[in-house]
Amino acid sequence: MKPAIILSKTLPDDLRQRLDAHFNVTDIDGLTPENLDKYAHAFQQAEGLLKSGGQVDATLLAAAPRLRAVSTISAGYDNVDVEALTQREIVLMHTPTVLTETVADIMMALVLASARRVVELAEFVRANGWDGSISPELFAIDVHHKKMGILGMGRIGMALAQRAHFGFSMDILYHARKPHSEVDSRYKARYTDLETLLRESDFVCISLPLTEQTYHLIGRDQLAMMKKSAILINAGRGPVVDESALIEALKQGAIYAAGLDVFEEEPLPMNSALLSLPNVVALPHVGSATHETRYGMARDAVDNLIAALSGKVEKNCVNPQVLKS
Ligand SMILES: NC(=O)c1ccc[n+]([C@@H]2O[C@H](COP(=O)([O-])OP(=O)(O)OC[C@H]3O[C@@H](n4cnc5c(N)ncnc54)[C@H](O)[C@@H]3O)[C@@H](O)[C@H]2O)c1
Ligand SMILES: O=C(O)[C@H](O)CO
Repeated sequence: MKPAIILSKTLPDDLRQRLDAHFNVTDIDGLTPENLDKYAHAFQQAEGLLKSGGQVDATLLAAAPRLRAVSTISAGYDNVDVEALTQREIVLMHTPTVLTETVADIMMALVLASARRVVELAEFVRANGWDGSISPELFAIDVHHKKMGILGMGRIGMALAQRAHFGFSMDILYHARKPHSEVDSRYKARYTDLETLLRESDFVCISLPLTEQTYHLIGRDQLAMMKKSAILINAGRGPVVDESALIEALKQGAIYAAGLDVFEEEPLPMNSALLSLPNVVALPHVGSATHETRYGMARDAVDNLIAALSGKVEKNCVNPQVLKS
């Protein structure tokens, strides 16, 4: 008999067929408390879960006593209780590599859009403001040959360094848990402590995961260390930055601008002060949202679940210690 799984995401037809060939699939429209009740029998039976958003926590795990693998269509897994999964010897799979270049592209887009005021100036043209030569109040700041500080020198951080160093002749500083000698030599990058990175960088770019250690890593004190002309870019996770402190810093001109793909609350509430600040470029968490990459993520997540439930995991596993035990 095919193993039972829960699917909480609509997949492209060919991937759905691949999943059906391996599993008995129950579709649900999200990991909500209501669906835990409504599909209680399916959760009781499920050996696998394929999901994108939604929490995988103690409540869900209690409802799914036969669960052996969770496959998330994402690189980040801050909404999954990894420790609880590991204790239950449930494998957690994710989709990091396929999206790396695409997320680095959106970070570079945010760097350019916020420094060159792309959104603000496009709105100015649309509003019929362009009636002569552009005055200096509308001038922007350069990106090329500036200093980029990257927080979190992992897959995405490195792909961003590649773009910034080779494409824009930027100096690269980075802060991570440890120096990476290959990064230092390839991008002529310099490993620094957090404070040095904040004080020296023209662009502070966050590609960190959300963990207990990174929660509000950038708050009022850290924003105060940044140059007045500096720009903050965040495509890691919203809560890495204390959003109220960021709003204050932007309002007071303590930093020049921010380019954000992620927020403390998503979707970003329409009454957020961020939306009334001209020096903010806000995107709806679209770092990986291209047709090619979203397809690749779904494909990898399907393959990851098949591998995990057949005991053939070779990559993309968050808690490989479960495989060894
Ligand atoms: N905006 C988006 O759409 C989008 C898409 C994909 C990933 N992400 C986010 O980007 C994150 C990074 O993805 P990745 O593939 O580069 O992951 P990664 O694991 O390759 O890199 C993360 C880096 O952060 C460093 N790090 C972790 N904790 C740290 C700390 N306390 N201090 C300093 N450095 C620390 C790690 O050492 C690692 O080098 C994901 O976890 C996810 O939250 C966002
Ligand atoms: O982590 C990721 O892959 C993106 O942020 C989507 O959740």
